[in-house]
This record gives sequence, structure tokens and C-alpha cells, in this order.
Amino acid sequence: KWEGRDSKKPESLTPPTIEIHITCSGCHFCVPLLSRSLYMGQEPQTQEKTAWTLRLACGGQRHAAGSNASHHLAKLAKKYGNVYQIRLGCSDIVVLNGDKAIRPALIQHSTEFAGRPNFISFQSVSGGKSMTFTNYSKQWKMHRKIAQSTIRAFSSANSQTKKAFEQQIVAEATELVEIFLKHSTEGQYFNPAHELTVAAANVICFRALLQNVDKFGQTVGAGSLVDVMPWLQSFPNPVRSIFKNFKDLNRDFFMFVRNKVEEHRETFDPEVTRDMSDAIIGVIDKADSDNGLTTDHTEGTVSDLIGAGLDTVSTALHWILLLLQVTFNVTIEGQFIPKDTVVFINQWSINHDPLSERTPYLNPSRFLDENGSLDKDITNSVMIFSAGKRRCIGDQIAKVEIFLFFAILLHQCTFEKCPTQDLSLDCSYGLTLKPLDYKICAKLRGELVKNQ
Ligand code: HEM
Repeated sequence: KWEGRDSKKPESLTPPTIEIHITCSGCHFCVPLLSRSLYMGQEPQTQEKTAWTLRLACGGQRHAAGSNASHHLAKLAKKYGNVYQIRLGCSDIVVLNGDKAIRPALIQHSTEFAGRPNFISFQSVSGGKSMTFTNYSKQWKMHRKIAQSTIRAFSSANSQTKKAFEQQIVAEATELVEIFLKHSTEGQYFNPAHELTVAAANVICFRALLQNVDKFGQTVGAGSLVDVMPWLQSFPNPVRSIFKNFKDLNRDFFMFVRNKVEEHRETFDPEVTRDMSDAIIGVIDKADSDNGLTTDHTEGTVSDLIGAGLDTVSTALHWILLLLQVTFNVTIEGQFIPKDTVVFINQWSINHDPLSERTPYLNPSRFLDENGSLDKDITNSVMIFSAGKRRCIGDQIAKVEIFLFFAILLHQCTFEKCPTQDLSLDCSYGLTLKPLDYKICAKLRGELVKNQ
């Protein structure tokens, strides 16, 4: 019995079930569910279900629930409790909302919540040898340990690596400022999404492959309606087409990584570790003892680190630039979980109370106490890197990257929103929740500071 539920006295031992009928295809509703789904590892039990029905009608446009499904799921928690169950296609998915439900699940029951479901879409990621999308096992533990120590070795292991890493980010951020100013020539407005993705890709690809890139406009991820409705693959329909595009994108991305890793193998020198790829080849390909990992896991790990480090950081910068431009004065409107249940950790619900009045603008001072010092209780309550066994292993990299990019962009430029465009806090779904496209114009504050 798991007692992470927020309510004082559970009425039943099973979470309420809400059926979600998706009445059109092409809806992205389930993507965030799937991309942050965890898997329980307890004994199976039968359960009685109380069913409520929620209909999402979406004729190819936004679904009735609004564009932010995480927000909608958080709102449902007000009615049904912080732990409830939805049915999506063939899958029952338990949704956890709010800090009080999520934190004990991820920390006190870290092993039970460390799994991953066996979704079809996960097989397309990192050549099927992803660490991120692999279920909890002894082999996964080894895989994660290798990925974690490799990241550390190339970002924060000692003052020299730290400095080299920071210098690379500064160079990238300085170039980004120049590109933004070029796109803003004569007061033009431009969409920063592509440049942010390339900047984040350059940082992580350089660490992983000693390679800069200019080709990443799209990012890879996982999660599709076919995971919960596999039969959608058997006849032509928009979900099948979207899934095909997703598989093609993942395949192209993986081929790029595989070719680069192959080049590294050909020139590998055990005395000189050039980048993360060399480090991983050294540990997996050339391992002295059998650690259960094969050479395919080498490419899988490099691909995982690039994929995870690219989309997240570029999305964070994309949100920051959006929130910088405008003040939004708006109103945002003990369970037992059986084995093999897919659990959606609605992390969004921790940092957003769906029913409270909020003014979501960039307001760093809300993290300060009355003396102007950082309030650790507040910063710790923001759980953007998750918790428990699946906690992000790139958090240190991410913090340094976002801090330096943000500081350099702000130091050098002001940003203006396009006057003809309404800004919105709605999201589009991929591996992360992304802001919708918007345009800005960058203006230099003073002299352009070039990278030394
Ligand atoms: C703002 C930036 C970032 C955010 C918000 C973020 C967030 C997260 C979260 C919430 C998870 C847990 C997912 C889950 O529970 O299923 C995660 C996992 C992961 N992150 Fe990050 N991340 C960021 C940057 C990075 C970077 C820069 C890297 C690598 C260079 C990275 C590598 C990973 C990996 C490999 C995992 C999977 C861990 C596992 O499955 O054991 N992340 N990240």
C-alpha cells in the first residue's frame, strides 16, 4: 500500500479512474504522459474501478482541455485527489500530482518508481540501446553509472575541465548574441527557436563528439499515441504518419551519432580522451570485465546524452526569452498501485497550482528571503530535475549552461516582443513542454563584447 496521497482519509484503496476518449487522431495529448511515465514494480492486484469520463474532442486543433494537458491533469486533481487513474487507449495510467504525492513516491519508493514501460516508441530512441528509456535493472544501473561519471569528467571533475566547459559555453553564447543581432537587423523580428536549439546542440555535441553542428532544428524524444493504442499502426491515419516522422527523425539522429562514434573508434587512443565519446568507448568497448553492456550501448549512451542535453536546455532558454518579454497578468485557472501500472508524474503540478492566481513572469526575487539571500526551502521545492533513481544526471551541466547563456544574452541585449503578436503561455509537446513559436527583436545594450 502506498500512502502518498494528499487526502487525509482515503475513501477507497484504489485511485479513481477517468476514461479519456480521444475522438480524433493527431492529438498530442499523450506525449507528455508518455515521455515522463514511470513504471511500478509491485505485485499485481485486481482492483475495482470508479469510472468518470472525460472527453477530449479535438478536430485536428487543440483539444477541449486546452493546450496544456499537464495543467488540465493538475486541475482534475482538485476534483479527484492528487492520485487518480486515467485510461488512455489500452493503458491505465495513474497520475500523481503535487509535491506531497510526487516527492514520497520518487524518494521513499525510489526503486518501485524507477522503471520504464515497454513502449513501442522507446525502441526508436538511441538505436534501442537507450539508458534513459530502459527499464530498471542491474544492467541499467551500470549504464547510468557510466553515463553519470562521463558527464562529470567533462564538466565539473576539476577546475580545468570546469573552466574549459565554461569557456565553451561563453563562446557559444557570444556567437548567439551576434546571430540574434544579425537576425534583428533594421528592427526585424525573428523566431529564436532554431538558433537556441543549435546553440544547445553545439555545447553538448562538442562535449560528446568534439563536433559543432548546424543541422539540429528539431529535437528527438519519445512518446506516441501508438504506445497506448498499438493498433493505430495498422492502417493509414495521422498518428501513424506522425509516428513515422518521429521514427525517421530518431533514425537520422542516431545514424549521425553512430557515424561519429565509429570515426572515434578508428582513431581511438587509450592515452588521450578527447571527449565523452572516447570516454564511453574506453569504458564500454574496452571494458576489462563483463559489465553486461555491448558496443551498441556506446552509441546508445552518446546519443542519450546529446538528446537529453539538447532539448531540455534549448527549451529552458526558449521559455526564459519568452518570459523576459512580457508580464502575464493572467489567472491560471495512501493509494495502492498495482505492478506494471504506468504512472505519470505530473511534475508541472508541483510548480504550478492550477487554481491559484498567478502572475507567471520572470521574477527571480521570489527565491530570496527577507535578507536577500537564496531561500533554500523554496529553491529545493522546485523539482525540475526530478528526484529518486531517475533523477537527471545532467543537472550540473544544465545549470551552468542556462546561467551563462542567460547572463550573456541579458548583459549584451534587450529583447522586444513583436507588437503584432499575442504572446501565450500555451505549450507544444515533445520530449519537453515547449512554448509556442514567438518572434523577438534583439537590441544591443552597449558595445558588443567579443569572445576573447
Ligand atoms: C534544463 C535542463 C534539464 C532539465 C529540466 C532536465 C530534466 C530531467 C528530468 C525531469 C529527468 C527525469 C526524467 C524521468 O524521471 O523520467 C531527466 C533525466 C535525464 N537527464 Fe535531464 N534535464 C536537463 C538537462 C540535461 C542535460 C544537459 C543532460 C545531459 C547532458 C541530461 C541528461 C539526462 C539523462 C541521461 C536522463 C535520464 C536518467 C535516467 O533515466 O536514469 N539532462 N532530466
